Amino acid sequence: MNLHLENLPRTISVHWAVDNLADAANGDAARAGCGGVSCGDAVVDAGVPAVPQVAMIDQRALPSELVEIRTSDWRQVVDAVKTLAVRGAPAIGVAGAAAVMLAAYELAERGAPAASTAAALFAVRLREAARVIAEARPTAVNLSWGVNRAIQVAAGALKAGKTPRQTAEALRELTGDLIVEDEAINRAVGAHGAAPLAPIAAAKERPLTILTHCNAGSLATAFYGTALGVVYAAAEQGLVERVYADETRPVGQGARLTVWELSRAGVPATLICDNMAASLMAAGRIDAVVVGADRIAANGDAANKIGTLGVAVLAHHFGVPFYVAAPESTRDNACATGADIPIEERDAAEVLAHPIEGVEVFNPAFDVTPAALITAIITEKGVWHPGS
Ligand SMILES: CSC[C@H]1O[C@H](OP(=O)(O)O)[C@H](O)[C@@H]1O
Repeated sequence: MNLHLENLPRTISVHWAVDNLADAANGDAARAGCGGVSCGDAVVDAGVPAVPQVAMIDQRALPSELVEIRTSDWRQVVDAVKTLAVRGAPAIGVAGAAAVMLAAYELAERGAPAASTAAALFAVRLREAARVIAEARPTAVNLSWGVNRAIQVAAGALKAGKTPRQTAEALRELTGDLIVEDEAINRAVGAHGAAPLAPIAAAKERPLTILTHCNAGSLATAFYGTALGVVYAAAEQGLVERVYADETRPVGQGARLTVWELSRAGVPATLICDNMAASLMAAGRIDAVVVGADRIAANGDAANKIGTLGVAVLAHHFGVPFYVAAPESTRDNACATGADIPIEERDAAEVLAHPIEGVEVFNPAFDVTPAALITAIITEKGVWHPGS
């Protein structure tokens, strides 16, 4: 199978606004931004410091339109996370750090009444913004992880005597590093995840059919993906025949994002309704399930998109191996078990576009799969068997 991962867009990147101004001036608007490389300290014109822009694929427009949101306003990044313009645990982790970066640039320009208190006031205001950013979505621990990474870098910079502007620069460097780091982690997750699939394919003497739920692909991360990262790594080893993608109601990440991503990557995909997985497994047409995760408790219980628990129960019943693929940053040992994981409830309109008088809607965005139903959890460090 020839993969074409070059056809997949970068989910999130950082650009200098000056690029756009300069490029617009000379007509070279196509120049790439700083997706992970230091851009130095750019200045738009006489003494006016540039501020970076965060570019995010607007996943609400997919699959019909591939469009970006570009902003220097951290509040717009928070809104993009809340509205699922950018979504997926690792992707919102990077977005969280990027939002703190933009807040730092804004606060650095705001200054303070007295130079002596500037750094202290900057630090207080930055923590206030960071709290708002971290509260954008409650379940994926990666969001607070990304925000905390940024706050730690900011605290270190200020403690070293850096100015607010220099601290903002350090956060831009961090954001670019997190983008590069996330892709490397995902490729390691993919490599570790392909390993347990190889003996299954050998025993069947053919490549495998893999069921996925939601989208834990490149679009859910900075690039490459976690569950689909396992698919891509396995496909490059000739271990994948086809991916069956659950449409994943109510938001349709499978129908809108996963099959779009797989088609661009060159992986054969079949879209199914969520209620079709059981009959496919009963017919022996699913060889393995691979899903992502938003938060993994200390005992291995894993929170993921609503519906994942049902797929895990079916897989257990039909003897289909069930794998969770996620970066180590998704593990939260502060949650002893899945019962401790906060589950986001989203707007009723995602389920019922036109309200019906007297009818209530329950719309939890995630559920928790107990470790006992998980064959193995795959991270960049290797394969973990929590239920055994
Ligand atoms: C590798 S992404 C992990 C996880 O995030 C998705 O949720 P959402 O689309 O609401 O951000 C989904 O649960 C993925 O499996």
